[in-house]
Amino acid sequence: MSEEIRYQSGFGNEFATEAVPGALPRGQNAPQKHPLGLYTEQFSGSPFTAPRATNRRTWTYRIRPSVTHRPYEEIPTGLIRSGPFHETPTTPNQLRWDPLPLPESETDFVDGIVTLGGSGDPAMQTGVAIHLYAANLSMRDRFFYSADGEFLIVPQLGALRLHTELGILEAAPGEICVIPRGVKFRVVLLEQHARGYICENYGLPFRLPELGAIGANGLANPRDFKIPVASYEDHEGEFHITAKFLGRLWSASIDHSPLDVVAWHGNYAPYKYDLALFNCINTVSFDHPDPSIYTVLSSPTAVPGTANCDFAIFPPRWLVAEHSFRPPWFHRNLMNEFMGLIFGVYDAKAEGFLPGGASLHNCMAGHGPDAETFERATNAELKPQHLEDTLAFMFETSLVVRPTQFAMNTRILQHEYYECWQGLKKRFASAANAEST
Ligand SMILES: O=C(O)Cc1cc(O)ccc1O
Ligand SMILES: [Fe+2]
Repeated sequence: MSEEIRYQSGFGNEFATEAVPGALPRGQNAPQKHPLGLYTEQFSGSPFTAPRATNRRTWTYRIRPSVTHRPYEEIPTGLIRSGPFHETPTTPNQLRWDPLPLPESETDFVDGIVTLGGSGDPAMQTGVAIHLYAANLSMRDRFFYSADGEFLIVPQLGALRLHTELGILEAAPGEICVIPRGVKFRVVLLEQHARGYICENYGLPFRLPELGAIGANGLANPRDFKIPVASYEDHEGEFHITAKFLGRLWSASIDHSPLDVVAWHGNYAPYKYDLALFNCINTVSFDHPDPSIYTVLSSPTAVPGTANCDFAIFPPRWLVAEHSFRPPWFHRNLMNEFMGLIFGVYDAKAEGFLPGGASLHNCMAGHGPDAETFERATNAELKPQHLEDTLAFMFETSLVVRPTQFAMNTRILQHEYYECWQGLKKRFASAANAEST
């Protein structure tokens, strides 16, 4: 990690930043003539009329306006898929995948994206796509943006440096970053390989969850979110922008870097967050609370309490519950649960759920601890235990995640996943049975 990256702080704040003194107009957004010859462009991430609390827009002051590119032409999408997801019937079975193999040929972040599944439709601005990425090449002359959704990037292997229109951020495994819908960026690998997960959120932008009875503090605290400072590229040459729009990829040539924003102010900007700063709240008496207690970010729908997508994490923590079964309980859920593992071992699965791997338990699919975990946890001595070296996460969505053809046909699909529960034998001994035996 390089030392020189500077950040502003505070989730959803109104930021003001200039890479050159005097580039940010004072007292107004759009002066008749910019003193340094920059173009003024508003960048809206919400309707103009959205309520103040959810209104998102940023004023940019840039070398050229975004419209100065050649026309877009369609290019192949590779293994990227988007809603509506109708490639293959959606199974009610529990699914699990091994980690994505690292690429052998030159593959940048965009070419390295494969879609495991998703829901909804970007044209309806609802649902999500769940992608994996595996890359070994930095993007130099190529820029990317998605008009379909914001990108929540969860690195699992290899730190990334994201050069965006609004500045530079770095994200290593254990951190996340969010690139809002429409923000152009290129990804530089800080290590030889990079691998991770992406939740492309077609719905309302991620925000911090309500805290209810928890109070004013806790879970992910707003000041721990880091937002880049303005940083621009004044580069001319042959560049390409890849746009993701309604599930297709389009490429336009451009004779300059589109990362040419010299100053900006507003509240629509990329951010990063170190998951180690999550203030984990849990039981100090008994029983395993619902996993919503681990929510970092939430993309709501119009229905209260029903998320388009919640991003939850299962970090290192103390387990102290008394007279309780401590791992996640057996469960069937209206919501749909996609999980990934950043490092270590997840406390519901003794084996088979690997760092870089993934699982999907869709609407009403039974899931829970595997037989080995159940056996161990039922007989464990209930002294305080520190769960160490573990970081799993969940994208929990209200719409069924339909796997892609790739997800169902790939060699990394674990066809034997169901076996991990087959050792859960009958233990019931009724009074009558007990007497007759
Ligand atoms: O492991 C899972 O599938 C996710 C999960 C976590 C938890 O703490 C409780 C229930 C649950 O389904
Ligand atoms: Fe669950």
